Amino acid sequence: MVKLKLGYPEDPDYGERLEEFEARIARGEKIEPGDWMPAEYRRQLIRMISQHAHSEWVGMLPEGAWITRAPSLRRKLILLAKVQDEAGHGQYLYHAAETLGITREEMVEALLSGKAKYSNIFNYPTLTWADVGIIGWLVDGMAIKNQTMLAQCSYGPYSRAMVRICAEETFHHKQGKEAVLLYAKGSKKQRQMVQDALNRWWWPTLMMAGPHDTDSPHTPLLLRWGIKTKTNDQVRQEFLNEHVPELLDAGLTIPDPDLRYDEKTGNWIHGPIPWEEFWKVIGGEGPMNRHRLAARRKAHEEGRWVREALEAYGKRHLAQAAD
Ligand SMILES: CC(C)(COP(=O)(O)OP(=O)(O)OC[C@H]1O[C@@H](n2cnc3c(N)ncnc32)[C@H](O)[C@@H]1OP(=O)(O)O)[C@@H](O)C(=O)NCCC(=O)NCCSC(=O)Cc1ccccc1
Repeated sequence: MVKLKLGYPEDPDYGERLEEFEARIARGEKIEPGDWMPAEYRRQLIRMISQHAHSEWVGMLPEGAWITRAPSLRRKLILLAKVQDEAGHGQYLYHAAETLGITREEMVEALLSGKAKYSNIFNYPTLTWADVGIIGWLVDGMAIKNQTMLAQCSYGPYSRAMVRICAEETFHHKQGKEAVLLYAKGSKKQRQMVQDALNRWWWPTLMMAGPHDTDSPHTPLLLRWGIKTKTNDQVRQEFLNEHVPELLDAGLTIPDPDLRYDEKTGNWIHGPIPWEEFWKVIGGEGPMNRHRLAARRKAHEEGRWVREALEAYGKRHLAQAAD
C-alpha cells in the first residue's frame, strides 16, 4: 500500500535511529513528516488517522439526515454548521495522513470498498430529532475526550489538527447539551423523546472509546510512541465522570442498572458493556453499515465531475504558467 523509504528494521543503523527517535518522544518533541520514523510508527498513524478521517465523513450522515427536518431556523443553521465542520475535520485529517506517504485516493478507496474501519457509532440510525441533541452532547463529548488526548500526540500534523478540531467540537458539544437540557425540562413528549435517544445511544457511545485496555492490541505500542497519551479505559472514565452527574442532574435515567459511584476513587463505574454488539458493528454488521457505505459511494460518484473539472483546471493552469 504505502512505499516506506525509511524505518526498515534491516537498515544497519536501525537500532541507533530508533533510540534517538524514542529519546525525542521522551523529550516531548514532535515528529514531523520528513523526520526518520520506524515503519510501524508510520503504519499505525496511517491506520488511525485515516480511520479518524473516514469517521468524520461517515459521521456527517446520521445528523445530515435531519437538516431538512430541523424544528426551527436556528437549529437548522447550527446543524448545517456542525455537519460542515465535520467535512472540514475529514479534510484536515486526510491531509495529515497524506504527509505519511499515502494518497487520498488510496484512503477513499479503502473506505468505499469496505476495507477500512470507521467509528462504530455512525452505524446506528437517527430516529428522532432528539438524537441530534444526544449525538452533540454525548458522541461529541466522547470524541473531545479522545481528541484532547490525541492533541498531545507525538506526530506534529495530527496533534495540530486535533487542536483545531477540538475547538470546533467544543461548540458541537455545547449545542447538543443545550438542546438536551431544554428537552429534558420540556413537555412530556419531549422528555420521552430525549430519554429514548439516550437509551439507544448510551452503550454505543461508551464503546466509541474502544475495547477495554486488556482487549486493545494496539494500545501498548501507541502509548510507547506517544501516539496515544491515554488508554481507552482512561478516556472512557473521563467521559463518565463528566457526563454521568450532568445527565442525572437533567433528570434523565442512564440505562445501566449497575452504574455506581465509587467514593474511594471518585469514579463512576459502569456495568458490563455489550461488546458482542461492538465487534459485530465494526465488522460491518451494524444496523446502518450498508446504508452508510452506499451513501458515501453515491456521494463519491456524484462528485466525480467536480474532481475531474478541478484536475482539468489544474492542468490548464500549470500549462499556462509554464508558457
Ligand atoms: C481509541 C481508538 C478509536 C481505538 O484504539 P486503537 O488502539 O487504535 O485500537 P484498539 O487496539 O483499541 O482496538 C482494536 C481494533 O478495534 C478497532 N476499534 C477500536 N475502537 C473502535 C471504534 N470505536 N470504532 C471502530 N473500530 C474501533 C481498532 O481500529 C482496531 O481495529 P484494526 O486493528 O484497526 O482493524 C483509536 O484508534 C483512536 O483514538 N482513533 C482516532 C480517533 C477516532 O478515530 N475517532 C473517531 C470518532 S470522530 C467523531 O466522533 C467526531 C464526530 C462526532 C459527531 C459527529 C460526527 C463526527
